[in-house]
Amino acid sequence: MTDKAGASITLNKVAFSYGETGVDFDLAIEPASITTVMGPSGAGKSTLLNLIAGFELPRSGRVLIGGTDVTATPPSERPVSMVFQENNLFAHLTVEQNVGLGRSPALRLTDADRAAIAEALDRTGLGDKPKRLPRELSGGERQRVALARVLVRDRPVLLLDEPFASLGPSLREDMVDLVKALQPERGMTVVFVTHQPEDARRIGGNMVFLDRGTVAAIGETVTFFTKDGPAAFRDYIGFDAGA
Ligand SMILES: Nc1ncnc2c1ncn2[C@@H]1O[C@H](COP(=O)(O)OP(=O)(O)OP(=O)(O)O)[C@@H](O)[C@H]1O
Repeated sequence: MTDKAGASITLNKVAFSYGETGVDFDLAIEPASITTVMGPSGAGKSTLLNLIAGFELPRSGRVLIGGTDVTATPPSERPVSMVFQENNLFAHLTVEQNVGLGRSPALRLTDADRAAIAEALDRTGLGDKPKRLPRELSGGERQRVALARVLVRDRPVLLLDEPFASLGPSLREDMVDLVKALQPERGMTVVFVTHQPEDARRIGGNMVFLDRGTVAAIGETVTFFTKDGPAAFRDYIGFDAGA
């Protein structure tokens, strides 16, 4: 079972660079919360998630999850799942097999695994499509399969890197609502990268605004969308306080 208390995420003076492009993150994310990450293209949003997941390693500084130093821990051993814009489903496997990979990479599934898979499919609205192949699904349904797969992994931290960017507005709203509902049920700590201000408003929680590889502003999302919100963020989204 997931620990409903959730896991905090701390980046303690983390420095990282791709050649000349550097990022510097000093950031604390509360356990069992939702944090949206926004910022201009190239600001370092994906890099931030990759540092938390362990796909990139800091040049200096420390990454802590749930108070444990994971700076040197390989990605597979971190208490983290990640969903990308490309959902990485296997074309030749059915919906339930793709979800089952979250439990067992060789698909050697116990009765408990099968029960968890069925529950995750129900919860994501795919309960009537377990035998479909990815090509027989809509884009929104494919992203639901990716979400169901992270649910059966039952990791305390869920990183979402623009997972709904290719969906139309109403499907995106449905998916944002689903993540918002799942977060308290599972007690997950969700970090959600998006370019869409409407997604951020809808999901609520906290906001981290990145600019040129550093945290330019942090706070409650609802405040960001008022006249008291950070000026850099308001400029970025073209917010008119008088409107
Ligand atoms: N593999 C890489 N090799 C070299 N530079 C990279 C690599 N990945 C990212 N960068 C650079 O690092 C910086 C941060 O990139 P990152 O992908 O984190 O930005 P982002 O905010 O997610 O952007 P976008 O909104 O366009 O996805 C950018 O300047 C980018 O060009």
